[in-house]
Amino acid sequence: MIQISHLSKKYKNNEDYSVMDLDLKIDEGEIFGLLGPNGAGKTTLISMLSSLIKPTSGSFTINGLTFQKNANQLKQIIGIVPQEYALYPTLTAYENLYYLGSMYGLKGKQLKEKINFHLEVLGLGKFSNKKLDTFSGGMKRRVNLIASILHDPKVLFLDEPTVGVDVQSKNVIIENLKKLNTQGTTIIYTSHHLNEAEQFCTKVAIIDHGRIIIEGAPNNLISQYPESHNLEDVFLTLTGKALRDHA
Ligand SMILES: Nc1ncnc2c1ncn2[C@@H]1O[C@H](COP(=O)(O)OP(=O)(O)OP(=O)(O)O)[C@@H](O)[C@H]1O
Repeated sequence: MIQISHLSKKYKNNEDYSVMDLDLKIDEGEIFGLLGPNGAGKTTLISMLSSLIKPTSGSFTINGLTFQKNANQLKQIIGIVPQEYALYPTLTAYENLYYLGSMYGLKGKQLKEKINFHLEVLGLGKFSNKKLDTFSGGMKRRVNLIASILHDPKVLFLDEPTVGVDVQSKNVIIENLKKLNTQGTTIIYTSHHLNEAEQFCTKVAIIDHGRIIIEGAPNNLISQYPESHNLEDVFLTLTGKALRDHA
């Protein structure tokens, strides 16, 4: 489904490559986790795949399509949940979703029903007519998620969808992503929650310094390192315990 070949990104104001000559294949139906320390290149990679930024070199296809040749087709089959909220604080949840859904050509009764369905499923039904600036972080994350799935994408890219939310919101988000996956959506997400990734992902790739250092099913990775009991142990073994602070 996704085939990445020699993909690199170097930002103009940065001396180093943020993603470096990266090759990766993600099959249809996977829940694929991109994991790595701060600054590893996860957001840069997922931002290139969802066409928010342009690669410096290399290429990738999604369902055999490229953004250079098939941008409109690709936009219809992918959904993007960025780290930042793409929502209007002074509009209600419903108004936000109606506006964002209409950008995908959805309208009328079909759009209204989809919005109400997803708001209900994600526990926001009774807040439909409340303005976004009254919402908690967890509620905004759920609206952000709905905005990205109204057009039933085949592939969903999520950049840290559960960061900064309480356990209840996290649980609702993960359960809904699992449901979308069983209905046929391939999911690619970045996370720092290794426990969550171990439970949730069918495959993960651990990235550091812009390169993939290991990939595979969480249980396979854990069994490759006899001293590791979980994905966090594998992660620390491979990426080390040094802090990754930059100023
Ligand atoms: N717009 C930018 N301009 C210059 N350098 C950038 C830019 N965005 C990211 N970088 C650099 O690219 C590298 C990778 O950053 P990226 O945000 O992709 O990492 P990440 O793995 O998502 O980190 P985090 O877990 O902290 O979100 C870092 O060194 C970062 O400083």
